[in-house]
Amino acid sequence: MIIVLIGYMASGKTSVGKKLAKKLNYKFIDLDDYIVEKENMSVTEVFKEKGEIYFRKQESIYLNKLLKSKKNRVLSVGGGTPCYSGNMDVILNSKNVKSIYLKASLNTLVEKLMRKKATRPLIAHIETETEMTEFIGKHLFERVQFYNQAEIQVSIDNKSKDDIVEDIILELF
Ligand SMILES: Nc1ncnc2c1ncn2[C@@H]1O[C@H](COP(=O)(O)OP(=O)(O)O)[C@@H](O)[C@H]1O
Ligand SMILES: O=C(O)C1=C[C@@H](OP(=O)(O)O)[C@@H](O)[C@H](O)C1
Ligand SMILES: [Mg+2]
Repeated sequence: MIIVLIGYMASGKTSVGKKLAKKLNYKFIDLDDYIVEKENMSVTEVFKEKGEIYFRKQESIYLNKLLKSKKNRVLSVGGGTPCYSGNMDVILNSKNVKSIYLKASLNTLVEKLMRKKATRPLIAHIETETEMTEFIGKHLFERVQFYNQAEIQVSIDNKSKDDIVEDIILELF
């Protein structure tokens, strides 16, 4: 089975995904890390040197490749992955794939992303909390229609990574 974690930036897909994979003894793959390895440059450098459209094309190519695996895996995708190139339909229509939306409140995302924006080119330039709230509020409004298609939804607000892993396991099995 491939467990695909989706959700907005900083909702915990990468870090919770790692812990979930360890708990289940599944292989862990982070789509961003996979892209960095294949492109031999950071996400920020891909955006800067090749542009977001190139990033989205590669992101979709690599997602389709990784979803063909028959092995047990946890796959953490990027916050934008479900929102482009029909990727959410690919996730939902792939055999042996379970999609999980790590749902976070706007306040939780703003608080985390004000501290963790440097490696996220879409928001690295945002300076104030007010601007971050405005940006994420609008961005989330556009994207939630994709995230809500996930088969399973787990709230992450005020929970430790381990608590979220436990909640995911309760929903899965
Ligand atoms: N439940 C949590 N409690 C505390 N810190 C968290 C939690 N989930 C994620 N983090 C931290 O927040 C930051 C963003 O998490 P990350 O896994 O990179 O999110 P995503 O992959 O969804 O962008 C990381 O520094 C991570 O360690
Ligand atoms: O939301 C997005 O469009 C993005 C989210 C990032 O992944 P994380 O959600 O792991 O930060 C990364 O794919 C890129 O910066 C674009
Ligand atoms: Mg991530």
